[in-house]
Amino acid sequence: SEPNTAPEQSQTAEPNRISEQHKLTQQLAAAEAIRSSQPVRFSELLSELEAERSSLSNEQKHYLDYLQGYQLSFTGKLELGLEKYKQLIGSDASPLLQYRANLAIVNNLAVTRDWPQGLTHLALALEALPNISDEAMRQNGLVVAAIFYNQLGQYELGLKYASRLENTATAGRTLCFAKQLKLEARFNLHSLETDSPEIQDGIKVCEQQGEAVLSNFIRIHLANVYLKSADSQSALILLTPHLAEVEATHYPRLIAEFYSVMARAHWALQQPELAEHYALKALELGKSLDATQPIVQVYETLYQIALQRNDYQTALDYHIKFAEADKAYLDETKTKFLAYQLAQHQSIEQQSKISLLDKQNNLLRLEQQLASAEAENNRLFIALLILCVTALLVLIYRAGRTHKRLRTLAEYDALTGVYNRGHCTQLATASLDYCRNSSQEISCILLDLDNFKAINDNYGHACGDWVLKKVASVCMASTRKNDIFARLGGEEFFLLLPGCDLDRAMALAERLRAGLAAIDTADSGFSFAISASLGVTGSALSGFELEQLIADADTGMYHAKKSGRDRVSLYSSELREQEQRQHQAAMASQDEFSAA
Ligand SMILES: Nc1nc2c(ncn2[C@@H]2O[C@H](COP(=O)(O)OP(=O)(O)OP(=O)(O)O)[C@@H](O)[C@H]2O)c(=O)[nH]1
Repeated sequence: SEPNTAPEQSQTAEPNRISEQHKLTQQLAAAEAIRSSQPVRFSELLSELEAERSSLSNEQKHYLDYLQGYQLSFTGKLELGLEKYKQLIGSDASPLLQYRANLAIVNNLAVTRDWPQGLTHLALALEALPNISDEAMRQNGLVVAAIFYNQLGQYELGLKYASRLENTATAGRTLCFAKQLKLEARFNLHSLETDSPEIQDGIKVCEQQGEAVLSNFIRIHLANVYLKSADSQSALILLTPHLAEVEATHYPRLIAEFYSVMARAHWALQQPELAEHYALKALELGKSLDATQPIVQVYETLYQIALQRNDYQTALDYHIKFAEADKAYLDETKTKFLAYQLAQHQSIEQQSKISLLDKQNNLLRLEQQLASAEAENNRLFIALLILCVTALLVLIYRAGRTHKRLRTLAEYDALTGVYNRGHCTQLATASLDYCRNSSQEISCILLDLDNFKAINDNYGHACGDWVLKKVASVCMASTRKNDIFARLGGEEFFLLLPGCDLDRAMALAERLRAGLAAIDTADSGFSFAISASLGVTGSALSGFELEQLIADADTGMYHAKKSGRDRVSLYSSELREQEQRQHQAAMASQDEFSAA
C-alpha cells in the first residue's frame, strides 16, 4: 500500500527467495544421499520437507514426490510407491526426474514380477537415455536395464547393457556391478569356461570394492561351470573358503544359492551327509524365495539322497516338491518369455504403425510436391501462353502496320499525301457509277501548275516539292467529304466532285486558282509567284466515263494555258474542235516542213 517501500521490499525479497529455494534443493539432495543408508533420518527429512511443501518450487515438489515414492517402495508399500512414481510420468516434471521415475518403477515391478509393465517403463527410460547428460544417472539406467533383462531371462540384452555399463563405468562399485551382470548373462548364455579370465577379474574388482555379495555371486557362476564340467572338487575348493563371508552378508538369495551349489558338489563327490546338510540349509533360507533354479536343484538333490537310502516315502515327498518347484520355475520362465515376446510384438506393431505413418507422410509429401510441380507447370504454361499471345499480337500489330504502310504506299502519293493516280481511278470509277445510277451530276477539275519547271530550275527541286505539298494542302482544304482529290503525276492534280454541277465546279475552280495565287512562298526560303491553269468539265458535258472527263478537263486546262495561264476554262465541244483543228494544222505544217 505504500509505494515508496514496495520496490525496496521486492529487491530484498528476491535474493531471500532464491537462497530459500537453494536451501530446499540442498535438503532434498541430502535426503536422497542417505535414503538407503539411514532410512530413519531419511524419513524424518521427508516429513520436514512435506511440511514445507507450499514453499517448494514445482520441480522441487516433483523431486519430493519421487523421494516419497522411494520411501514407500523401500518400506514395502510397493503399490503406493508405484502410484507416486507414475504421477511423475507425463507430468511437467523435468525429463531427468521422469527418467528416474521410470527406472524406479522398473525396479519395483521386477520385485512384483510384473514383467509386461516393467518392459513398458524400461522402454520409456531407455528412450530417454540418449538425452540424459548426467553420467551417474545414465549409468544407473544401464544397471537397471541389465538387471531387469537378466531377471527376465533375456541374457543377450542383459549382456549388451552390462557391457555398455562396463565401458562407461566411472566408479569402481559400478564397474563391479557391470562385471557381475555380464558374467551372470554369459553364464546363462553358456559362454563361460572355468578358465575365462573375466571371472577372476570380476571377483577381484568386486573384492576391491568390498562387494562380498557380488564377488560371491560370481563364484557361484564359476562353481556351476565346474559342476557342469564334472569338476565338483574345484567347485568346493572355490566356495568353501568363502562360506563364512557369504553367511555374514545375511543376503538370503546369495546364501541359499551358495548352499545349493555346495550340496550338489558334495552329492557329486558321493558325500550324501554333507550334501544333505547344505541342501536342508538352502531349503530353510529358500522357503522365502520363489521358485528358482537353486531351490529346484536342492529338492532334486534331496530326492536323490533319500532314494539312495531306500527311504522311498521321503524320496517321493521330495520328488513331489521337486516336480512342483520345477513346474513353478518353468511356468515363471514361460511367463517371462511370453511377456518379452508380447512386448516385442507390440514394439514391432508400433514400428509398423510408425512406418505406415511414415509412408503415408511420404505419400502426402509426394502429393504436395506433385501438386506444386503441377502448379509450377501451369504457371509456366500460362506464362508461355501469355508470351505466345503477346508475340502473336505483336506480329498481328506489325503485319497490320506493314499492311497499312503498303496500302498507304499503294493508295497515296508519297510526296503530297493525297490519292495517287491508281487509287483515284478506282474511287472515281465507283463514284461515277453511283452518280450515273442515281442520276446525279458530277463535275471535275484538272489543275496544272504554271511554269513549274522554272521553279525547279530557279529554286531547286526541294523547293519544287515544297510547292507541290503546299498546293495539295490548299486544294484539300477546299474539298468536301465525298470529293476525290488526287495527284495524277508531276505538277498535275485532279478533283472529282460528285453531286456538283458545272457552275459550282467553276466557282470552286476559281476559288482554287485564287487560293494558289495567294500562297506565300516565304516559308520555302524564296519569294516567287505560284499560279495554275484549271480545266473544268462535268457529266452534263462529257458523260460519266472517267477517261473522257479527264480528257475534256485537259482540253479546258490546255485552253487556259494557251489563253495566258493563271485562269479557269470550262470545256466545250468548240474548244475540242478548235484543239483538233490546231492539232491538224500543226501536223500539216510538220509534214510540209518534212517534205521541204
Ligand atoms: N520538284 C518536283 N518537280 C517535278 C515533280 N514531278 C514533275 N516535276 C517537274 O515538273 C516540271 C513540269 O514541266 P513542264 O511539263 O514543262 O510544265 P511547266 O514548266 O509547268 O510549264 P506549263 O505547264 O506549260 O506551264 C518538269 O520539270 C518536271 O521535272 C516532282 O515530284 N517534284
